[in-house]
Amino acid sequence: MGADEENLRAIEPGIVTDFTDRMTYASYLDLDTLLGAQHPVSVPEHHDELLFIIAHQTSELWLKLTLHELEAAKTALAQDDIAVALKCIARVKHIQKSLTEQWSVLATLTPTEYSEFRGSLGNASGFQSHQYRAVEFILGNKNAGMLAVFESDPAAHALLSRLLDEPSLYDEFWRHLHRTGLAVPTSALERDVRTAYTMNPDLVPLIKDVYEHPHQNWAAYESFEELVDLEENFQLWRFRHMRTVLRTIGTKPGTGGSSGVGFLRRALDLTFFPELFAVRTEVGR
Ligand code: HEM
Ligand SMILES: N[C@@H](CC(=O)c1ccccc1NC=O)C(=O)O
Repeated sequence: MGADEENLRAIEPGIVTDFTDRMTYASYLDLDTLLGAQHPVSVPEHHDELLFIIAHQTSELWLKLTLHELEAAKTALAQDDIAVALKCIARVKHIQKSLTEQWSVLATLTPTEYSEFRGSLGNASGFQSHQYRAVEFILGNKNAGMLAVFESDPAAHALLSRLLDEPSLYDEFWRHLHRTGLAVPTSALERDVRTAYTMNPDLVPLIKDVYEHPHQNWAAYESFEELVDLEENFQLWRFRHMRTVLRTIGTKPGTGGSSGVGFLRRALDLTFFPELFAVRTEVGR
């Protein structure tokens, strides 16, 4: 036994040190791949580019889990398993909070620092994040035109094309409520799921009834509030993105070709579940 090993054993005699034929932390997590995946492009390498890369890579990892959970929630709803769907949504809400909080790390990047390596990014932009677009699609903000950005990435294109064709989480939700006996109007059950979801006024009286008599359909009441939380959290992420962009590049156009902050500000007018907000005006009237 070497001196290092003896010292370690003195602290905790059971600590494993021989990893021949044993799974390790690094092998299980494929850390070589993960920690070898940061490739700054600035020349000479800019100190702050690592922050920029890691802020994006961690976001993409959390987006991967978000997609995994939202797809599972959708499947659960299709099987009328509301408990499982709500469990998945609860996890997504925590991921969203973590993603929103994470903006403060990137906000330490000053406009001066970013301008020193921004040019090296070319036309790369978060606009090209297929996982972000997939989350938008699952939540109902469909836009077939977005697929054009992914022509050169067959896997991303296939994922988005499948999600475009499938009902959104909200579509599945109405179908589930219909099967549980709620008088969901046909217009909500037979809409063209490939198009962006838009306000369906026929749904508001039904939702109003649930809000005014929550104990008659507690599952629907709770689910509506969970969806409102999901949208709220999404908007908070969008807002902090827009404000971080404003403090970093002001009103310069984006590398992806958009107007920049103006484009991101307009995204704040989007709503995934319009009727769940419209009902607030009607409740108590
Ligand atoms: C200093 C940091 C950042 C700046 C200056 C910035 C800037 C921008 C700008 C200007 C756009 C508009 C599209 C364009 O023309 O490029 C955009 C879009 C986008 N960015 Fe960022 N961004 C930053 C960080 C991030 C991070 C950390 C993420 C996380 C994944 C992200 C994800 C996105 C997404 C998903 C879009 C598309 C939004 C949509 O289509 O509604 N961005 N960003
Ligand atoms: N659109 C950003 C560039 C940017 O933020 C970015 C560049 C490469 C990879 C991800 C990015 N993040 C979000 O848009 C800009 O205009 O500065």
